[in-house]
Amino acid sequence: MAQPPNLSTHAAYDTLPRDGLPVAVDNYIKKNLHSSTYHSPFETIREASLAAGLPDIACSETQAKFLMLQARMCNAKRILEVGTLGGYSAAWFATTSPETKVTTIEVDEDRVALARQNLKKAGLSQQVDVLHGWAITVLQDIREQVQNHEREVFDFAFIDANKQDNLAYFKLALEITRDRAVIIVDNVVRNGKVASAEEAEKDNAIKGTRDLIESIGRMEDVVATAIQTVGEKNYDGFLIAMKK
Ligand SMILES: C[S@@+](CC[C@H](N)C(=O)[O-])C[C@H]1O[C@@H](n2cnc3c(N)ncnc32)[C@H](O)[C@@H]1O
Repeated sequence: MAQPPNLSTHAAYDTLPRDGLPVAVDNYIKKNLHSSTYHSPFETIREASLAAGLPDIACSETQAKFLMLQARMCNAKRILEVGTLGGYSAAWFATTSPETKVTTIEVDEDRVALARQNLKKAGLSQQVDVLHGWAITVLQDIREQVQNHEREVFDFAFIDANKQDNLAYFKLALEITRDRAVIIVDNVVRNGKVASAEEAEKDNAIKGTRDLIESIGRMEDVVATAIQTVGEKNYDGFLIAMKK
């Protein structure tokens, strides 16, 4: 039987430098594949968010564009995001198509106000609805609206908030998305710590992520995998799931 990983032998992942080779590759990719968007409204949103004192925890540019491309591949017209911050990834999702509507949920009132302001300045407020509240409560309200036919189901969901509630968010997302919808969850690798039950005992975010992965593995109506990433945002990864 496979032995559990000894993370002390992988300590380098904890200190992967922000200016190392993966960052150089991200810069190369951005320079060549993102050139038209390099000084873009997205970067203005990132800069405004950092200037307002928000933590540097938005997706990287390559990750956000990758997520937008996933949404575009699904022809997503209605996108749900849990965890807005300053509206950076929401702005990218809005560029999935001109008809795409994004609903994004944020618990922090100041962040909601800043995200709305950022999205307005970027000319995207018609496409992005920033909802304020605890994501579980807001998602339950949305579920009621869907059940009462007051709101259409989503085609695509991106979960990127507090990791302890990942499983609750995922289950609610399943209830308010269409068949064959795609649900992506961010930060499921966390410097490799996700592979360690010991780390989960010390850190609720790891525990929440492991609960999510192990529960999805038992869900018969969902097909999923997770992919590890490196780059500006260090060593982490996305879970990608599809309703069968
Ligand atoms: C990683 S940031 C989101 C980054 C954003 N998706 C991006 O890439 O631009 C996570 C956000 O989730 C919010 N959040 C945390 N717990 C929450 C909760 N229970 N309900 C709603 N939002 C929450 C935090 O305030 C934070 O702004």
